[in-house]
Amino acid sequence: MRALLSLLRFRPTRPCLPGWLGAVFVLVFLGAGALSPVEAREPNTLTIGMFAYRPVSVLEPAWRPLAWYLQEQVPGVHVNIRFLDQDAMTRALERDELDLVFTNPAHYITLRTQNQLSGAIATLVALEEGKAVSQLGGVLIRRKERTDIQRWQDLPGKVVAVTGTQYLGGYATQAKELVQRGIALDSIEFKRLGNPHDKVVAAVLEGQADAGFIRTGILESLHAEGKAEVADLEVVEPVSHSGFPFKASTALYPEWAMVALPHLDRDLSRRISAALLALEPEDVLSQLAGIHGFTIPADYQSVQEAMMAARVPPFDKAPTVSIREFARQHAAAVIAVGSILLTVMIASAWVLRTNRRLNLAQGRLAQERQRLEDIIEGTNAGTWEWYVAEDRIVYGRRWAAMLGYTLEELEPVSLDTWKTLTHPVDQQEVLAQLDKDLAAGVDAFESEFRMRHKAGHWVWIHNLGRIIRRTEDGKPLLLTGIHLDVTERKRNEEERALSHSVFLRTHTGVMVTDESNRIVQINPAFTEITGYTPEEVLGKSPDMLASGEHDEAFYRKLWNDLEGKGEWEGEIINRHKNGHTVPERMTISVVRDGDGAIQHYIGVFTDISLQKQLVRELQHSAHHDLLTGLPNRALLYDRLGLALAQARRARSSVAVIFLDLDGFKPVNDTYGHVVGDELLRRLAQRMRGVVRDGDTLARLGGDEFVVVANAVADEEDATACAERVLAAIGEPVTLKMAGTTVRLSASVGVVVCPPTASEEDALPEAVLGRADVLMYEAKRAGKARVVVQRFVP
Ligand SMILES: Nc1nc2c(ncn2[C@@H]2O[C@H](COP(=O)(O)OP(=O)(O)OP(=O)(O)O)[C@@H](O)[C@H]2O)c(=O)[nH]1
Repeated sequence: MRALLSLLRFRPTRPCLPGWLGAVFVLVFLGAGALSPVEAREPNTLTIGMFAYRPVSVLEPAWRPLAWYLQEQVPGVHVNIRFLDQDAMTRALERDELDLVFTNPAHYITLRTQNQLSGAIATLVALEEGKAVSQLGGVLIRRKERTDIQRWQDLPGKVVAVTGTQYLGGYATQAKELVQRGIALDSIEFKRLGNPHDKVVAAVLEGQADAGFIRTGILESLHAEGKAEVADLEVVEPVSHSGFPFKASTALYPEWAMVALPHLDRDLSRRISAALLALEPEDVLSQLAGIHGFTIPADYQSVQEAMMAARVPPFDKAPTVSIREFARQHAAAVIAVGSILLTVMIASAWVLRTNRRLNLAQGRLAQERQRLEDIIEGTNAGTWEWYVAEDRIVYGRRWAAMLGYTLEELEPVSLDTWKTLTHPVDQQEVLAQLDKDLAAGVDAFESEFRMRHKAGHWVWIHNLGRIIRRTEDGKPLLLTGIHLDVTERKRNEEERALSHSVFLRTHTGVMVTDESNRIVQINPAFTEITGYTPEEVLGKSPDMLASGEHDEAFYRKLWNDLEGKGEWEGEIINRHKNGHTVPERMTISVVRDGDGAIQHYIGVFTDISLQKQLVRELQHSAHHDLLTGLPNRALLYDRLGLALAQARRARSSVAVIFLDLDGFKPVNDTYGHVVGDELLRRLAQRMRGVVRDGDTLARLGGDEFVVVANAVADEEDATACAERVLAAIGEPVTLKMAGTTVRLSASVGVVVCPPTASEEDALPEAVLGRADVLMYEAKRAGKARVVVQRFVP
């Protein structure tokens, strides 16, 4: 039941929907604005500075939930997010106001050269045209008919449209390709058009530029938007990247980086990294931000190299390039006036600087590698590397520890180690899926399977793999990946599924209401018991089920119990949709959040109509004769006692008419007991017909009956009543089962008890005893008669 209740506490939008969702909507609908521009770093507050690539009003609803999500994942820390343009970000870093920076790769490298930033802790996996993309590159476009531009080498002397030279996908990536080919950047006339990239596409289409640099994915996105004119464009020098869904003319570079500032506590940074990696594409947060999620941090060194090659600020004063260019542009003068000394000096300076940069870059690389290892350790991931050509596998220590082993215990390791430990059914599925993935040329793959722990139990593993190197013809050479122990999550999922199935299948009705007592969830049993479908009740108050059978005091007690004890239990009569009432046994519980505020009320109830019916039947059979349905001896005593007491108060008389059938035994003997039963039933019916409504006709047992007649005037009145009964008995009875007609009589003793009788004489036993004696007198006197005795006190 605990599991059921915990299930109910969450709406089924998504299992375990984070608590911040409500806040998202509140914020979006209230239109909350951006935070104040300057915020000092508070203790226990973690501030993420996100590069504001779009207006804050657009970024706020999409990305603010990231802060709430991280806050939920890292309890005890208040997580804040600030949307900052480049200048504001620089200022915030100078003032030490940020703990994390989330920005595009070029901006990250720029900030890194200006500030003490550490390595990235996660890389964004974007969602473009419905595809997961963790890389970006550059595209060189021209109009189809411009066949004079076939290669990068054709660009010198041409006009090339660009958004701006500070962009990675829009400039640096292409510039690097040019520099690599020895093409001087100033041999090309760059036309800076500003954002968005559509302007570059339009300029090329309209012939205002000979070619254009745009980011990967732009062409496909314009095509998807129905811009048919992009078909007039050609991608120059297309490069195919396995698994990358867009056209590119350059190498690929990693997506946005989440970067930790050096002061950030290592453990905290690991927990944030783990939380980001745990994001799923179908999480509400991912959907709001329009992303696929995050992946382990990429190597951003390639971005820096591209920026340096392209002389993008802050690398626009790179001596390597400027000296070369200087030499090229002023070759004649240099040769004329250059001395060997000068050349040696320049060369030495260049070597020194390059070395310094190299050392710096290597230091950063080592730092990033260390950070990556920390992250892997922090996420409790076990690593593996598979060198396909050598058929060699390297497992990390944590990989083995996850299964209760040391690496030494598993030596020598191979793919067979994995096979031996993996559940045979899962193993087949995983290998089949891997074959499919490899055939499809994907770069990343994931799977889940069970592995046998040293202690004997199964451990659920989530495997994330990536192809790191391929042969020239595209065959995988090196695959690496991580194993995560997701046993707990699997168990929770199973428990949740089980609870949900119980919720659906139980015959107990369940109704969940929100804090203002509006119904938010019901189960099928609810519909079965009340007749109402979810569409008819959701959003309404449970009052709609009220039958009107309970008074105000009943509901007051119910609400008092809920407020005081947090629970009410009892029987309640509700009204079915069809109109009839349904008695229910119900328990209502209050569910509160951590601060004690009411979140939900949960009503669990069963239909007790059948039990109630059974109780009624049992009560009836305890007081009635099974054969005739008449009151039995016990009820007769009750009724007679009541009648005598009332008569005494009302100063009236009660008559007791005691009857015993004459000659009943021969009917039994001749036609059998079943026929005798039929006769008793028929005579009982007849007698009932002649007895007044307020009077009682009871069967004492056998063929003995008693009539209690209230408010009789005198003995004559009582005798008349007895005669009526006698006459009813005396009518012929056709017994269907015997196929015969019989005619019986009865001997009757009548006692009239006046209000003046003593208490003792007016006891039911005394009055009945006297009537019994008179009935015997009637028998002795020849049967078929009434003997009345005046009551003498
Ligand atoms: N069919 C049937 N017979 C019953 C039932 N209870 C008692 N009897 C029979 O009713 C008969 C009553 O006995 P008596 O009152 O002595 O029989 P009788 O023939 O009416 O005798 P008198 O009263 O002297 O005329 C007995 O044979 C019982 O076995 C019953 O529930 N059903």
